[in-house]
Amino acid sequence: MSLLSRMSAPAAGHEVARLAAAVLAGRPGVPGVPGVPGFPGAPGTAPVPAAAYVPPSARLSSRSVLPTGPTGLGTSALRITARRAEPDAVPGSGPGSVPGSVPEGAPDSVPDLYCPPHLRDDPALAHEVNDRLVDWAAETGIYPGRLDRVRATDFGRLMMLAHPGTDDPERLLAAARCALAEWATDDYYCDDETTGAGPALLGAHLGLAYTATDPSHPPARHAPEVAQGLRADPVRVALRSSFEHLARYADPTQTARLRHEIAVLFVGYGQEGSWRTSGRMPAVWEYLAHRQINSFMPCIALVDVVDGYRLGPAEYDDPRVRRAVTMAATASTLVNDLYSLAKEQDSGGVEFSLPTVIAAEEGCSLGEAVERSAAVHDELVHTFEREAAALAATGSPELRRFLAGVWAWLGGNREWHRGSARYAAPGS
Ligand SMILES: CC(C)=CCC/C(C)=C(\C)COP(=O)(O)OP(=O)(O)O
Repeated sequence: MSLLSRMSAPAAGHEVARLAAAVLAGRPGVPGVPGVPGFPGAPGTAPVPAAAYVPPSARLSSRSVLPTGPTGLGTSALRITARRAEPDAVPGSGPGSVPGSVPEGAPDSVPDLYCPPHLRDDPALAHEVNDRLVDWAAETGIYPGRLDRVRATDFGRLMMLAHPGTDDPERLLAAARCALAEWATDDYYCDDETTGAGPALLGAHLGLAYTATDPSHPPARHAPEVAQGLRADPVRVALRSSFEHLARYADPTQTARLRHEIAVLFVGYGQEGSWRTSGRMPAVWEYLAHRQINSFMPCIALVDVVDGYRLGPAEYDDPRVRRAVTMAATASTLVNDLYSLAKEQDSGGVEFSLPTVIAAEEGCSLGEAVERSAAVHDELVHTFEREAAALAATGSPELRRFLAGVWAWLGGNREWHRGSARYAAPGS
């Protein structure tokens, strides 16, 4: 789809968030969670039931208000609209709410999800990052005339929530630029026909976009054309610029890792384009494979870069680590599917999401498919949690830190989706 507080810092009684924050802040000696926030089940630690660290306050309380009813152009008025969550479960809905915290009318048609809590909420930091990001978007030329929508979407807040390990706005901004450029690639080439999106040109666009991350090295006489081609398209400019800025913090192996994740993301964009062109609804297993590659993995890949350390390639690419982290990435993207469902139903076009694919394959209502999608999400998060705990127990300190960062990223991502204007219920 085209892009067009009450402070929710972890509640004082929120024991695990406190522990995790302590570990992320580098304070040793956290009982029972040696260097691994949120993995109380790690070998050598006392088993703690999951519910102990996904407390009721971290769970949405809106179960059972589901987007049901007819879908398609002109039918949105017939559907049950999203219900606001209980005030005590909705940070930002009370007096003193800040921009970017969960607004009145936020989409609460999403069932309870098994997800860690977000570990901090610093609206001033989010605002700072968001302002700088919008300035950068203006410089690159992406989203002309729509920067107000970019601002309202508040990727600065996403970065602040998802990367609680640093409060350096420039580091958060480095990741934010990458995310916005990746999102713009989707909007411009896949979703928004007004910016030239269309299946016929998708491959051509993505091929050139890739060269913005991995420069083309032509024979000398074509070099000026290549340089001109990079400047000719705002998405290419944004991707190129985001990599240039990131180089301040990422070493070549981390940059190569991101480039790989983006190439994979682009394969996912192409996959979705082919379903659209052919009018084919994918099978559930196929869609899940898709949501692993058309996912937030490029964002998650920057967890160590943002926090100022380096997970070596041998551990990053260890198949066991890859399995755990890609499961987390898929889960985080299913959060997107659930929160963007109302928006995508209103678009009138063909939109793929796990609920729509499950409803088609399993012949159930969309409401039931939402519940089943939430169960899929939860299984992935449980599996990540279990496997990450085992990996953390035997891996390097950097791996422990990285897995903890991924866990924190999941919590920040969910919180951002709850509050972003991009997914707010129509009219809110
Ligand atoms: C930041 C990043 C890696 C984005 C690329 C993938 C992407 C756009 C998503 C995972 C979001 O999915 P979707 O296209 O459904 O986005 P919206 O729901 O329109 O926000």
